Amino acid sequence: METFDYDDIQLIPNKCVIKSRSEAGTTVKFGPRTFKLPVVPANMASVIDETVAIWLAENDYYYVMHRFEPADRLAFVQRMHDRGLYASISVGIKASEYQLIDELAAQNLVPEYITIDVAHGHSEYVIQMIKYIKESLPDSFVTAGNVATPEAVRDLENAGADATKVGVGPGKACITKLKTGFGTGGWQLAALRLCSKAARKPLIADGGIRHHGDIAKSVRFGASMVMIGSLLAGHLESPGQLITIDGKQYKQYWGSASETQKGAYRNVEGKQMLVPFKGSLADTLVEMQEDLQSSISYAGGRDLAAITKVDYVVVKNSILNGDY
Ligand SMILES: NC(=O)C1=CN([C@@H]2O[C@H](COP(=O)(O)OP(=O)(O)OC[C@H]3O[C@@H](n4cnc5c(N)ncnc54)[C@H](OP(=O)(O)O)[C@@H]3O)[C@@H](O)[C@H]2O)C=CC1
Ligand SMILES: Nc1nc2c(ncn2[C@@H]2O[C@H](COP(=O)(O)O)[C@@H](O)[C@H]2O)c(=O)[nH]1
Repeated sequence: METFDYDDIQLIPNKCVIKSRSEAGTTVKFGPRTFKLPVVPANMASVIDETVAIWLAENDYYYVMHRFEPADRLAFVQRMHDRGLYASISVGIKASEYQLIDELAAQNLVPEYITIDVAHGHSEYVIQMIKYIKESLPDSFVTAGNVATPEAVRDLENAGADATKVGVGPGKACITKLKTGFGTGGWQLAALRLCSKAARKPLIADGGIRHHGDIAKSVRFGASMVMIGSLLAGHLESPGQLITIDGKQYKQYWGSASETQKGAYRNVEGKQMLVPFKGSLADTLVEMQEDLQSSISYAGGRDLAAITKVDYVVVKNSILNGDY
């Protein structure tokens, strides 16, 4: 099996057909809606809160609210709908989560998007949850994850998932590889490529994005959407605390399976860290869009589809791998 990660790949340019990068279209249809960018902030409590979710929904970006204020999710859906915005929530697979699905269905509160968010998504219990949601809330678009293999993608799609999220352990705050020996850390892009061979429905590439160019690389290797945590956690609007050390500003970023999030040291597979402070989220998303427009122009096209066709080379160690 050929393994590589984001830093090992360079996409090969084609003849440019547009006069200006501003002509390149970065929109993507994902489920029932079309979004400005194939980028979604991670559904982590250190990346998104309700204020960020509202701003993203109002500005035609995809968002997925985290599941770590479980009792508030039904009211969250209601508040988003009252504002005329789409609702996109996360669920787990424990018994209480079935109760939430029942309550949403009973009140005819149908979130446009539901993401089943479990570390090891290739699981009979995730399959049961997919089936339950599709029966109870058939109009919700269901993403299931996280997975690492084509078999998992097939199983979750066959159970009824509308999209699958790929990435076990490549995240910046992740210690799954160190704690368990498993995952796609260090070969996330190759894992995405393998999964895309099996997928018949959209894939979300989740974790390991360190540069804006990694978004284009994800699209090249089969992602319809790219989930980003650490790179989007350092903003003014990000929930983490702002911290100044030696005159430099940082924001706190913590994993969803960290002791910080869990409030206990049990099944910990994540850590807390600092990420550089970056100013406003809106500015970063505009820069991501401009960079992606440039990627489309290098691909020789006018929209994201052009990127999916480009040739590439594997250049190991072209820049330093890992966290730097
Ligand atoms: N993308 C990634 O690589 C990873 C992401 N995370 C994130 O951390 C958060 C917490 O994740 P998670 O621990 O799944 O959440 P939960 O604590 O909600 O666990 C999900 C359920 O699956 C059971 N389970 C059985 N085996 C596993 C396994 N190997 N890994 C996880 N659960 C298992 C758990 O039981 P029990 O707890 O009794 O085992 C629990 O009932 C999520 O938001 C997840 O996305 C965490 C690790 C990796
Ligand atoms: N192994 C763990 N993975 C985690 C944890 N919390 C979140 N995540 C995953 O990371 C990505 C974000 O990755 P990044 O490289 O962009 O920072 C996120 O979407 C989850 O899938 C965790 O505690 N442990």
